[in-house]
Amino acid sequence: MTSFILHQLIPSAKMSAPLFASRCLKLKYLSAFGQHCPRSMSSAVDKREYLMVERRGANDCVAVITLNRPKALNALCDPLMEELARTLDEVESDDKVAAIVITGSEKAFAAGADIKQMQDLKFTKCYSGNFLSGWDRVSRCKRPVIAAVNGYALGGGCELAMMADIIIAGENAKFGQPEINLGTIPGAGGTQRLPRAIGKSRAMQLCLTGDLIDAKQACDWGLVSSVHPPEKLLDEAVSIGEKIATKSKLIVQMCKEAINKSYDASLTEGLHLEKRLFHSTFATNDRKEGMDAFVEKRKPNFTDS
Ligand SMILES: CCCCCCC/C=C/C(=O)SCCNC(=O)CCNC(=O)[C@H](O)C(C)(C)COP(=O)(O)OP(=O)(O)OC[C@H]1O[C@@H](n2cnc3c(N)ncnc32)[C@H](O)[C@@H]1OP(=O)(O)O
Repeated sequence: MTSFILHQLIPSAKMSAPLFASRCLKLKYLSAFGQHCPRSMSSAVDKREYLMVERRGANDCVAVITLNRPKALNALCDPLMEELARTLDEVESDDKVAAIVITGSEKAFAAGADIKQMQDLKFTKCYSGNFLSGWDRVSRCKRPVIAAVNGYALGGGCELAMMADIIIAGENAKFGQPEINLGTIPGAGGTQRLPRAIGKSRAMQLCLTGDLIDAKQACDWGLVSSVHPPEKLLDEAVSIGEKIATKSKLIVQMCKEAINKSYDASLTEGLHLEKRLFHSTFATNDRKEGMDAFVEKRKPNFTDS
């Protein structure tokens, strides 16, 4: 770590003054936010009202969005979710971005929807105002989304993580749908995505008792794909994103679409879509390049076309 910091701070003969200044700024942000220093250097952190955005990984191919409402343990409120949706629009339109990581703090990924915002909400306003519409933006991302969960992922926080394509967890993570304790039920996928992820009996148990499970249990039950020391979690998420970035964006998008279809289609419909998308890969340059590269014993050079 010390040598990393020295290497970043000692200006080499070739380093320009602006580059030296930007490295100092990056290190200031990294230490201010207590982030683990990445293997590959991140771009400057763009601090917004409720979240921070930075580019990480080789060629800035991974956009990292960090929920940043520490006083409320990242409780999800309308302005935070609107900011998240706008940020996703922005990073998705950047061709350099191959994967998106959503994370929170070491204490909380997100402790649920903002209870204080909901406290006095009445049915009429909830129903006629279509409360929560648009909060599902993460599930509509065309790029793969990795949720890197440290700490609490409760209620809407757990649902937000489940909207991602891959969930990885820190050893300190806690998942649950405790809405039942508040006299309500999950409202953004908890009763639908959770049983698909861990099975009906376990989902019923979590939603009906409000009990929390730890990272190991979540991994054993298939809710998360792997568990890591909390301080290494973000690096791990970025490295998954970097690996995805070596593939064709076009084919990754097709693969993601096919897997997501398995959530809401019959087996027959899903298999049909898979076959059609598989056929479609043969209309792309990247399918030809991938197979040519294998036969010629070289790495493929995908052009996302
Ligand atoms: C992506 C789509 C989402 C759609 C959502 C759909 C519907 C979802 C509904 C819900 O999510 S309901 C909420 C479910 N979550 C909970 O019930 C958890 C509530 N929080 C807690 O139980 C505890 O805070 C904790 C997570 C166990 C941590 O306890 P700890 O003692 O360590 O901290 P606290 O002092 O309780 O909290 C610190 C601070 O944060 C505020 N806060 C925590 N959670 C929320 C929340 N969900 N909403 C609003 N505010 C929250 C808490 O009030 C404290 O602030 P102050 O009161 O001290 O100002």
